[in-house]
Amino acid sequence: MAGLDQEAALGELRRDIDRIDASMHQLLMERGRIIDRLIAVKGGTTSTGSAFRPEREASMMRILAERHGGGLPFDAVEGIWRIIISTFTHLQAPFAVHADVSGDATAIRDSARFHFGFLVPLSTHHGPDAVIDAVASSRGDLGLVPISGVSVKPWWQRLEEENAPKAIAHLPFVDRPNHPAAHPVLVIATSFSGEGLSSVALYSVRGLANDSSALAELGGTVLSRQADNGLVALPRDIAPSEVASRLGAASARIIGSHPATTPAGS
Ligand SMILES: C=C(O[C@@H]1C=C(C(=O)O)C=C[C@H]1O)C(=O)O
Repeated sequence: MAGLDQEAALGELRRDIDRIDASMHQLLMERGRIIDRLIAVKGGTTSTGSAFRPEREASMMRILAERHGGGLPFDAVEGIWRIIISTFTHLQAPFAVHADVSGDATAIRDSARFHFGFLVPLSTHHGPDAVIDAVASSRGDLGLVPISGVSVKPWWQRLEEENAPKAIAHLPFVDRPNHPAAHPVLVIATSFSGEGLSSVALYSVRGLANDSSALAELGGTVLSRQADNGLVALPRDIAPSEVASRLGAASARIIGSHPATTPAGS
């Protein structure tokens, strides 16, 4: 394209971009004006903890993934929405994120920043115990503990106690190959009010058999294991009182739950 024509075409495209940017900014500010009303409606629940609602967020991320098309990478779209949603959650009730960096520190930092952005303060800790302590002594903070297939310590047993923090979400919310923050992470929180058990129930199992056929029959998976102690995911509709006997295990206690991480329809 010749010089002047190119200048004109570029000018037009840039005006388009400026117009779109202005509307996106207006819409974000309009979204921001909803916060005060959200705080008023949630009332008591935000005063006891964070405004983070994993089921709602997981469903928003699924809808986003299903609606998405075209050449814009979904990784970028998801990242933008994670910042929007985390910012709104933080504006409703300030909270911090505590991450266990004793394993792959870079990966867990990437996960924390991808899912919660830079507005939410991030503290790093050495090991799951320190993260659980930080969450337990906070008001609505979230803990991030990476899930590794084999664990040196059965750290999840700390969550068995009635008043201990519980696992409430799994990151990434919607799994897919090559996710930019693919490191599997459990989100731990205290005083989580409200939505009941999410679709994947998490159990601390003691005396877990090596043979995994009983677990497979129930549609469960071992997220992490240390000797015969397991952190086990099972569908929510299995009666918790039956889990230990159906697995032939010594005990099975609920230590939280998380929304399904598969896209709808899959
Ligand atoms: C707005 C809410 O609070 C938080 C912020 C959300 C958002 O900004 O979209 C979504 C879920 C919550 O974690 C809500 O509960 O709907």
